[in-house]
Amino acid sequence: EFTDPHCDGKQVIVHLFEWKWTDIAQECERYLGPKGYCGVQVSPANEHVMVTKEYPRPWWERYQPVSYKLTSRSGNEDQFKDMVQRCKKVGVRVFVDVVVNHMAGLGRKGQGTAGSGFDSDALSFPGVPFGRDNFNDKSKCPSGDGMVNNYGDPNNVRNCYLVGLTDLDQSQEYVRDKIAGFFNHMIDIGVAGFRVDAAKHMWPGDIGAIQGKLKNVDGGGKPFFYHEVIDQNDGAIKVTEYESLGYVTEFRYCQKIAWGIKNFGQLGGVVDYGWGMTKSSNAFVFVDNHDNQRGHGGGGNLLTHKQPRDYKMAVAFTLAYNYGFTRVMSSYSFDSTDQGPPHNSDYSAKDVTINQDGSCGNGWVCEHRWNPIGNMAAFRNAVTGTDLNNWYNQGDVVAFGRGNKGFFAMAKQGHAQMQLKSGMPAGSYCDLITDCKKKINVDGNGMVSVNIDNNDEPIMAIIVGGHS
Ligand SMILES: O=C(/C=C/c1ccc(O)c(O)c1)N[C@@H](Cc1ccc(O)cc1)C(=O)NCCCOc1c(-c2ccc(O)c(O)c2)oc2cc(O)cc(O)c2c1=O
Ligand SMILES: [Ca+2]
Repeated sequence: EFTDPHCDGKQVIVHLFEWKWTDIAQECERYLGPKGYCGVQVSPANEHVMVTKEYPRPWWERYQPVSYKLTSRSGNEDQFKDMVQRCKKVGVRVFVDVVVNHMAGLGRKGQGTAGSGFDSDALSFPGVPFGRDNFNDKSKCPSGDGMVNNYGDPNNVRNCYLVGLTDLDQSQEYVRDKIAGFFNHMIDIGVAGFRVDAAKHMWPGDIGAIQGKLKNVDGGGKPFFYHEVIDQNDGAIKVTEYESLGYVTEFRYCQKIAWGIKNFGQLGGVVDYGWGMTKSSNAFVFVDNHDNQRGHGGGGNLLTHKQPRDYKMAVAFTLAYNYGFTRVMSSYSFDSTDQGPPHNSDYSAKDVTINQDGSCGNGWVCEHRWNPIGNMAAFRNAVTGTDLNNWYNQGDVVAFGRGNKGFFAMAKQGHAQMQLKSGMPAGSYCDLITDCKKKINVDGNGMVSVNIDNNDEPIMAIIVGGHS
């Protein structure tokens, strides 16, 4: 259970990182619905601190809760409700990033984005309310200073303060009830599931106990869960500990796919997920995320929107391949890794503007709208449940089929004209990557006339039902 995203078999979630609710509602209606995206991951919707000390309103302020009131930098509860309903109406579900391992960091006090007072050093969060006895006290934390400082010790990782963030004690019924109440409030609004932030720092049993208190989502069934567990074979915490609780983030894939795109010849072996990654039915897969695209999480050698040509190949390949449940990142431009979203004078996020060519303005990158990414959601939907076949990987060309439903190819040197074996029925097919500007022929023997000639997007994808 907890692995059904409630989006009628669609296969791709997009993370509209730091977008405000009014913009997300519009994007559901004008792009995500029509393109066949399953859902949208939204930034934490609850009340959070407003950081000005170290940096003016950094993105990471949203990961320091003050209460579970639904007023944040992205908007208020009415705007949140409107977004959830409008997205659902066009078949796009909302998945909320929930920060329930901790509250705000030590040394902070004042008011949160909903106006609730708080004082972290006093462990006082009256907006929930949480008080001193709802947090892990030092007796439960094996480190001297109360902070997480040993990833080799599960007690240290779970019961101590992560980088000074006040660590909640989810073993208490009271704390579990408050967190479950927060989740049930959003389920009542129409939310379909949750991304559990910093799940690695919580005991799986506590998360499971909270899940046991949750309502079914409308339409029936348990909410969809995916847990953020950064496991790069570098500590005591393993993704497998969380597998009964839903999907788990597979961060090793980020490194593997980046390496594979750089070493095209080995791409097959690299993503052969026998290589120490978790099983496909449990893996939540992405090329980059909001944190590691900023160089955190131990991965310098990653691909992001800042390397557009390789990134398009990495994401298109990931959506075509048969591993995991996939998420696409959508970013804003940044120079400093602390920098928050493009903002107005009151630090509210700037409107997302859409240019004539479908790209975004105002500092929003909208890589989820790039054809090799946005048009591949339909590919992944069409080939669901099919096996990989006719694998071809020579001369910097990678190609493969998916059952008799789809065929994918990419050419690192920017062009390829060749006949390749596929499982597709004969016909003339739209190339999804060029928005059907190119037609691809398959003959009676299933031979595909591969034709790639766009150096910036050296990719080709066709699906049954995608006929010209
Ligand atoms: O860089 C950041 C924020 C990173 C971050 C935020 C949300 C995430 O979901 C995430 O994965 C990372 N934060 C900056 C600034 C900062 C913020 C708070 C603080 O008390 C100290 C500094 C930073 O430099 N953080 C230290 C390195 C990143 O250490 C953090 C991790 C983290 C990183 C790697 C791990 O293997 C791991 O187990 C945990 O998770 C967070 C989760 C949060 O909910 C809030 C956080 O502040 C953090 C967080 O600081
Ligand atoms: Ca904890």
